[in-house]
Amino acid sequence: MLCAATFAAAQSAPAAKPQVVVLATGGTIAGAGATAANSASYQAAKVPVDKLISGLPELANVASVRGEQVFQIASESFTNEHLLTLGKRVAALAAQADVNGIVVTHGTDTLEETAYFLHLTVRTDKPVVVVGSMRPGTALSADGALNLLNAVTVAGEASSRGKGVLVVMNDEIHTGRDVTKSINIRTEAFKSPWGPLGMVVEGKAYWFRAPVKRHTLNSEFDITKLGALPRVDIAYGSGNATDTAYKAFAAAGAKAIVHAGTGNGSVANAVVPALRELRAQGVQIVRSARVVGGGFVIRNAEQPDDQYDWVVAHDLNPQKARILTMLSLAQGADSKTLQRQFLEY
Ligand SMILES: NC(=O)CC[C@H](N)C(=O)O
Repeated sequence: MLCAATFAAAQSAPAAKPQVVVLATGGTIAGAGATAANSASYQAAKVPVDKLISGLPELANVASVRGEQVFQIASESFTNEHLLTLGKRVAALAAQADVNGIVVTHGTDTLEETAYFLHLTVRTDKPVVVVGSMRPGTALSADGALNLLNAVTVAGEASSRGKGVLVVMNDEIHTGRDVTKSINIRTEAFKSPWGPLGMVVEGKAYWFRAPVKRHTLNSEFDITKLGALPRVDIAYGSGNATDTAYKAFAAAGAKAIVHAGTGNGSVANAVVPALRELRAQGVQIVRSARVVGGGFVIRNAEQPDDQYDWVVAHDLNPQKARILTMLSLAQGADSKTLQRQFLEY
């Protein structure tokens, strides 16, 4: 039982703030435009992380924050090397006792790919939150400051642990597995086909669901000894389709081709023979869907995947399918293992 004096001391002792590291990679959240009217024309990746942090004094109310500039690029220029470098840095920080959570600031164009990559590869239950913005900090109604404050809040909350890599944008908390950029001109840009996990409101996270697929601590993917990722390309399906891109990617060294298929991953008659031929040569063929709002590709529906030894991406969009395929092939997976992983992760 606490005596009155101890109770009073416990009441007044300030709770230690969580320690959150902000890893900055560039994007619009570090962007700057010529005037406050420039919400779409500006330069991404201009403002250094220390300025982002010092420009937002409210951060100190929710966490003890320090920053590291990992890259300063627009995210459409992210390469596999950037992914590996970032993944290893996040893992190293997550292993430190003096780090409670990590925030990655990122351009929004490929944010969903990096978030999924980290979700699959960082072995930690500490919160890792990826965040960006749709308007540069110089614009009227810029969204980056609140997004960053919300991301640091979520990264510092114990309730965020064990949920895998999260994406915080526009007051919503998404899983890095599902989230995708769905429009390029609104602050409400990020959607998850199965809905967000929660909301951040006035500095507090409210959760409604948690991811059930394998991730982070429960993942079999390991990048600690990887120096490179195998080449995987995406070819887009459309009317009047030809097999030119598929053959060219394979000739350039692709170990797998993700077919961004029409509808439920359907493949045009003009393309099927080339994909069968490439599979016979050892290239993995992954059927995904280009459908906006969430594709859903089922094995042996549309195409005889068992007969052709093709793989389906299930509900993962083509760009996320590329990430999973690279990690899988880096560990020497065959088509059966790759298919299992598409259903488990
Ligand atoms: N809103 C953004 O962050 C887009 C800026 C840039 N194209 C990038 O992805 O980094």
